[in-house]
Parts: sequence; structure tokens; C-alpha cells
Amino acid sequence: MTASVPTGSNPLQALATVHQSPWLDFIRRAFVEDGSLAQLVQSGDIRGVTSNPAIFEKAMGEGTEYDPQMRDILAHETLSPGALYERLAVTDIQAAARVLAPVYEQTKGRDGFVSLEVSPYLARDEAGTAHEAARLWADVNAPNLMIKIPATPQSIPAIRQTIAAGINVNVTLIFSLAAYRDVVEAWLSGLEDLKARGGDLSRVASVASFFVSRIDGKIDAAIDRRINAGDKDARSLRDLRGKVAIANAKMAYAYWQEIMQTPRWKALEDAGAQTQRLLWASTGTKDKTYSDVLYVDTLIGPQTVNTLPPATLDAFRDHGTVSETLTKGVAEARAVMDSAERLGLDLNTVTTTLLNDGVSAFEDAFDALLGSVAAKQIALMGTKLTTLKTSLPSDLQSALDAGLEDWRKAGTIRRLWRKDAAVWTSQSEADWVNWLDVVDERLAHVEELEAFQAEVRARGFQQVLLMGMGGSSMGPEVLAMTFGKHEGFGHLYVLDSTDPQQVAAFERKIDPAHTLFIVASKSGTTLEPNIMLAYFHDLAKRALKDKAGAHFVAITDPGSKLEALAKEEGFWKIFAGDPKIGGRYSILSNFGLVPAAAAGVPVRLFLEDALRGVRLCDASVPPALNPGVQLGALMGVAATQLGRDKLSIIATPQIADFGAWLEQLVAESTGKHGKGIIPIDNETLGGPNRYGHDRLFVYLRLSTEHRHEQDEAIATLIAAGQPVVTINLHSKRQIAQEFFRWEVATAVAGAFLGIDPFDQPDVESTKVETRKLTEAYEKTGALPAQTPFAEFGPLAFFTDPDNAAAVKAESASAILKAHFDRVQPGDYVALLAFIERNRETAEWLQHTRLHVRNAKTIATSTGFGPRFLHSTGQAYKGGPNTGVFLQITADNARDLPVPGTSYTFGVVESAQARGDFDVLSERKRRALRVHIRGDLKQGLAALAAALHDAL
Ligand SMILES: O=C(CO)[C@@H](O)[C@H](O)[C@H](O)[C@H](O)COP(=O)(O)O
Ligand SMILES: O=C[C@H](O)COP(=O)(O)O
Repeated sequence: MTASVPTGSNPLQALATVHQSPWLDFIRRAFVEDGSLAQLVQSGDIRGVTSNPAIFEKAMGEGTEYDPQMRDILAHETLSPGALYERLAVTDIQAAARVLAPVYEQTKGRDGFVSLEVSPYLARDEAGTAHEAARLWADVNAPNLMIKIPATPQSIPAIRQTIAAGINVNVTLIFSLAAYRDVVEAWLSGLEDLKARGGDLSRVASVASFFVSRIDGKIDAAIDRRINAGDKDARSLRDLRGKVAIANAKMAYAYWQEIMQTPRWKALEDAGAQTQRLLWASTGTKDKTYSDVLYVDTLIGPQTVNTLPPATLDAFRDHGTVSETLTKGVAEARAVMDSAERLGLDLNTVTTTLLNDGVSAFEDAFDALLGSVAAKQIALMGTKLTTLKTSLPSDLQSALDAGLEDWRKAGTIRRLWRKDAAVWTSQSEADWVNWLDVVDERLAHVEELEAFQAEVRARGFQQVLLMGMGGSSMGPEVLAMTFGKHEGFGHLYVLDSTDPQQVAAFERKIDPAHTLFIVASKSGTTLEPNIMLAYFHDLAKRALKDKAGAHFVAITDPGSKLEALAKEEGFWKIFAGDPKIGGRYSILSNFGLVPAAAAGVPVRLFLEDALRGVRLCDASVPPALNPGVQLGALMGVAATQLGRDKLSIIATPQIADFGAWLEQLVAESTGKHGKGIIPIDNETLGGPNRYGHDRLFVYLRLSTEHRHEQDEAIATLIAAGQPVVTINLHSKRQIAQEFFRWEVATAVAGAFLGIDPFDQPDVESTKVETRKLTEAYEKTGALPAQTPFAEFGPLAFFTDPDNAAAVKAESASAILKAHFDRVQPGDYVALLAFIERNRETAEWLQHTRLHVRNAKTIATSTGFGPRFLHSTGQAYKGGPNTGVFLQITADNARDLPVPGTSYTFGVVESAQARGDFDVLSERKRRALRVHIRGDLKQGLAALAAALHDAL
């Protein structure tokens, strides 16, 4: 039947006479807003709209038409780019649904639909697809919405479930007759399920989107290849060009006709069900030698839809032919299919490939779409976000690009957010990643923290003394150093040492009667916080008698020994840690927030800032734009592929303490099983000649306080070809975002290294050795004796026999020279001092490390014990064997007893130093211990002089 086009109507409108609905395969904001869509609908040119990720990518990826809504949303909410995209898309879909509503009404719910596709990332996820379909259906909340679900084998059950839930479904990406049969089965079963539940079948519309032109694209290319290769069947093959896709579609229609005759369908129809229409998709002509309306003219038949891209729509309106072609030439179509099979044009493989390619193409489009939304969001948020800029040599840039692309293709960031341990080593990683959610979780309970803060303020504490180690102390210390003292709150002091001089120095800083004591220990069994607590609790009891408990707060995991003790001693408060967050990832949990609240940091604002970082590192942000993945991938490829495993941290002085936290995070997370990234914190910048080829520089730049000379020095390094990452913070509070970025980055770097970034196997070894020594002390009243292999004035040298053989010499400087002469390019030197940490000793260490760095052109690191044992110590022992260590110990001018034990702080400190040294020796590290006898200051001066001569 050729329909005569009624006067005044065009071929598109005339399709109604053959009961085919033309839909538009296109949507974008301006097109809806300027009335163009309404015009097409009102004229009768189209009766529905389809969208897909590629269409939205084009719409949102270009121009500025979505900016006003984005700006408006971002002014009030902190959303991920994925959530932001969805808001924009839902707005478009709702607007289109309103425009199409009259068609829907007039046709009593048979036409006038707009389609929105579930995330292509869920294409192989049955439960995820069903859940997302229901969510989008509820979000858009329009009866003429169709949810698009791809016809992958995994989604077929989700299609049934969604239909059964009474949701309109457009099944997309159907290429083969076999897949279409599965779709029809899912549709019928879904309706039967709904019927069994007494649902209203009449409102459930569905289309099955059968893709057309892509089949010819593949088959024609195969034909051309064979013809060009001189195939004997060239002539027959040529005859099939441009025919297989249409024949395949006709077979699908014939199958639909059969289904319509079945009693199974009739029963549903009698119960009021609508038929599922075949929708021809991918109907734009790709081969320009064919008619531009080929896939429209040839596929016209009753109860079908053709969704047309704008150019095809215009072409058909202009010169389309309205004739019921679909039911004609069916025998010829079957013959085409038979010939194709006979000639070895493997349609099964082609359609399987097309499905896989179709899913990947929509994933790629969605990645690009989310990438452009993220880029827009970053631009619109401006200085509300910290920014990252890289200046990399070309080899590193290419390795990074490849690494990011691998992550994108494999969707690894989404797996990371799904807490899939296989991102790392498939061990216990999934049990340690609740830090991903902690900012949302803490924000939901921020009132508790604010109430605590108000009470602390009301009680008028003049000092806050936090006792903890590693993850429980480094974060709070950054907050104390960065934010300083807040009006109305006490000064926050962080004690993480067993050095008796240091404990005494902190004792002098506080007045127990006006101090809030916070003891932070996740496990509740860590030696240092326990003995610090014993000491200060004893002190407080003496000053405050039975009111002492009211000055103490514990932060610990539920059920720990510390929790029990805190209850027993009547502590003021006990805050719980999350057992699924490891210490070094705990800063944005109570371990950071409780001290922050006690010190007067505005916790809500701090968390809100962190949330911006969380949202931008979200699973929806593709690797190349994801602030955490970008950095983590860079750290990972730099270390594993280019030997740039020394992460050198430079910072504007006002935020420089961040480096100490970072050092712990990176070293303890990555340094194990002979692999790792060695953080080099606080090493004063030198000229390019001071550095080898093993560095990756990170410049944390507080833009409001930046130092010109640092900027200059960094520029010089970049000019010399050193890789530099510059992270700009626009306010101090934005370290909250950086905490999160670096947590993600470290986890990502861990994946590149192929290790578990959440364990710390070698920290435990030192603890074991230390325990042996303190137990020996408790039994005998002394630590096991040790004999120096050499002694010169105040300096006594100790090491294991192998190291002693390598460095034995006739003077202190000769020993040091022999020791440091073992340094090779790519190594690092670490100075590890078990002495009081104060300005003088820190300056001494800094001066000495720079001397070593300059003399040897080597990366240098420093650490005070036992603090570094909970931080870089993991990498020193478990990481690559590239460290050359000088441990410095000293006599204690005075010692302090540990209440309730037979030992002293000095004994513990010595046991820790010796325990750690024993593990370094056992791991065959190049390690030397120098013990300073007598006065520390004089001893350090003697050591500095010996080092000067040695280097
Ligand atoms: O909604 C649908 C199908 O239901 C359409 O948007 C469908 O995705 C498109 O027609 C195709 O993706 C377009 O394919 P192609 O022209 O790029 O081959
Ligand atoms: O990084 C963590 C430290 O080793 C301290 O552990 P903790 O919080 O269980 O006392």
C-alpha cells in the first residue's frame, strides 16, 4: 500500500496512515527551550523522542546552554558530576515529556514517549539496571517516559522485572533475532508477572529498539574486504551490499507478527496489555552512496516506530516515500539472509560484536559526557576547589596518559568506589575502604560534633592535649599547625613520642586543671598512647582527684580495651572510630574531627569543604579529570615505569605540616613487599643540579600566601625537565579536600603498584621486637647489653656484623664516609632520630639532611622516633631496599617513670630504637646507629662535624 500523502501534510505526517510513528532521535536544552521540539510535535512530524548517552554527550559537551542550571544547582548543592548530569538530563527529559504529553493523551498512552537510558556502566549488571530503572522512573515522574535498557544477556532479567513493576521500557541495542526473541520473552513474562499481581497492563508501553544501519556498516565492510581480496564470490557478495540490515529487520518484524498470533499474547491483550512495538534505531544512513532515507523508506509497517536523527528526519520529510514496505519482499529478505549465511558472512559474530561495541561506545560516550560535565563543574566552582596542574616530561606524560586510559577503559574508578578488592590484590581491601563514605556519614551526624564543640567551649579548657600515634596523631597535628588557636578554645597540642624530655616538655605546656586530654587509639592497644595516657591520667588524678575522668576523652574503635578503660575511669566522652577505616585514612572520621572540634575548627565548614573533594573524586568522574585518580595514576606510573619513586613534597609554609600526614599516608600505604613510593617531606628546595632522575615533585601551594621564591624555584625545576605537580589551595580550609584527594590518590597508586594499600605488615615487626625488649627489661631490670663496634668521644657506633664489616674505620668521619659511600643513584638517605623533637633538633636534622642531599645528590628524609615508626618506618623496612639509614639515639638527661609499670619512657624509647634497628638489619638494609653519650647538644655538634668531614 502506498499512502497518498494527504494534502497539506508531509511524508513524516503521512506515516500515520501506515500506523508507523516517527520519533526524533535527538534532544538538547536549547532545542526544547526555543520551541523547536514543540513545533515538530504540534505539526505531527514526530510522535516521540529518544535520547542516549551519545546524544547527551553532544548536547552537554558543547556550548553554554546548560551553564545557568549548573550554576544554579552548584550554588546550593555539592553534587558529583554524575549526579549533576542526571539533574540536567532529567530536566530535559521532563521538558520533552511535557511537550509530548498531548500526544500521549490523545493516543490514550500508546504514543508520545520520551526515552531516557540507564547508565551504560550498568549494562552487565542485572540488579543495578533494575534499580536504576526504578530510580529514574521515579525521578522523572512522567507517565510518558520510557526507560531504556540495553539488551545484554545480563539485562534481560532486569527488563522483565522493570516491565513487571509497571514501568515503560525501551529495550535498546538489539541487533540479532535471537536477542530480540529474548527481549520479547522478557516483555511477555514481565506483563504476566504484573498481571498475576493484579497490575494495570494497559499503562505499560514498550518498544524493542532494533538497530539497523550498524549491521550494514559491519557486513558491507566485510564484503568490501573480501571483494578487494579477490574473493571468488565477489559478484554475489556485491549483491548483498546494503541489504542485510533491512532483511534482518524484516525477519524481526515477521517474528513479531507471529507472536501477535499466539494465545499467550492474546491472553495479555485481552487483559488490556499494549503491544510492544518494534522501533527501528540507527536509521541514519552512514554509507553516502546509499539513499539518505534508505532505512526509513524500507522499514515502514504497522505498529512500528522509526527514531530518526535530525538529518534523516529532514530528508524523509523532504523526499521520503510512504509505503508499507516492511511486509513486502519478505521472501527476498529471507533469501538475503540465506545467501549471507551461505557466503560465510557470519551474522552471529557480527551482531555479538555490535552489541559489545554498542555497549562500549555508549560507555565511551558517557565517559566523555561526564568528563565534560566535570570540566564544566570544575570551571564553574572556580576557587571553591583546589586545582591540580602537571608539568611533566614527555615520557612520564605518555605513561600517565596510557595509565589513565587503562583505568577509564576498565572502569576501575567505579570498581574502587564499589569497594572491589580486586582493584588491588583481592585480599582484605574491601574491609578498609569506609573512608570513601565517611565525609557524608560524618556530615549527617555533624550536630553531635558541634554539640561537643559547644560543651568544650563552655567548659573553658585552656589546652587540649592529644595523645596518639600515626594515623591518630598526624591528622590532628596538621589541623593544629595549619589552623592555629581559635578564640574561645584551648591550644591543641599533639604528643606522639616516648622521649622523656619531650613528654616532660609537654607536661610543662599544660595545666591539668584546665586541660582537655584526648587519647586517640583505634586499636586501643598501641604502646605509646597507652603509656602517655597512664602518665597524664596519673598527673590529672593528682591535680583533679576524682574529677580527672571528666577531663578525658577517648577516640577508639568500638569494643577496644581503651573503650573499656575509658568507661571504667569515667571519661567525659568516648567517640567511636569506624573499624573499616585504617588509621592513616582516618583524618575525616572522628580521629580528626573530634580534636578539630575540641580546638574550635568549624567542623561543618571543614566537612563541607571535604565533600567538594569527595564529589569530584567520585566514581562518575573519568580518570583524566578525577583529581584523586589523576594524581594516584601519576604517582603509580612514575614509580613503577620511570623509577621516579621519591615523592618530594614542597609546600607553602602555612600548610607545610600537611606533608607529615602525607608522608605517613603514602609511605605506610605503598611501601611494602619491596615496592613503594618514598615520600620526601620538607626537604628545602635546591637548584636542579641537586636532584637525580628519581623524583616526582608535588608543590602544595596556598595561593593566598604563596612564596615568590618557591614559585621561582619550582619554575626552574620544571624548566630543567623535572616532573612537578602543582596543587593550588585557595584557602587553608581546603586542606580538607586535599586530605580526601590524597587518600584516593594513594589507594590508586597502590593499585598501580599491585599492593594492598591498607595494611602495614612491617610496622608490626618493630612492635614485636620492641615488645621482646621491654619484656626482657621487665624480667631483668635492664635492656640486653649491646657493644658498640667503635667509639669516638661522645659518639658510639652500633650495627649488625654485615654492616659493621662494610663501614668499620678508624674515625667517626671515616665510618660515616664509608656508610654514605654506599649510596647509589636512586637511593635515599634517612636520618632517624630517637631524641626530643623541638625546634633545635629539627633544625639540626634539616641542616644535616641538606648537607647529605647536596653532597650526594640524593633524596633525603628525616624522622623522629618513635613517631616515624607509625609512618615512613613501614616503607623503610618493607619498601624497596634503596634506603641508607643513620639512626641517632642519645642518653636521656632525665627519665620519667611509666605509672603502673616497672619501666620508664626512656626504656621504651631505647627498646623502640633497638627493635626497629633489628628489623632493618634483618631486612639487610644499610643501617648504622650512632649513640650520643652525655650532653645531646654537644653530641649533635660532634656528629655534625664528623659528617661534614665525611661528606
Ligand atoms: O533510543 C534509541 C533506540 O531506542 C536511539 O537513540 C539509538 O540509541 C540510536 O538510534 C542509535 O544509537 C544511533 O545509532 P547510530 O546511528 O549511531 O548507528
Ligand atoms: O597509624 C596508626 C598508629 O599505628 C596507631 O594505631 P592506633 O590508632 O591503633 O593506636
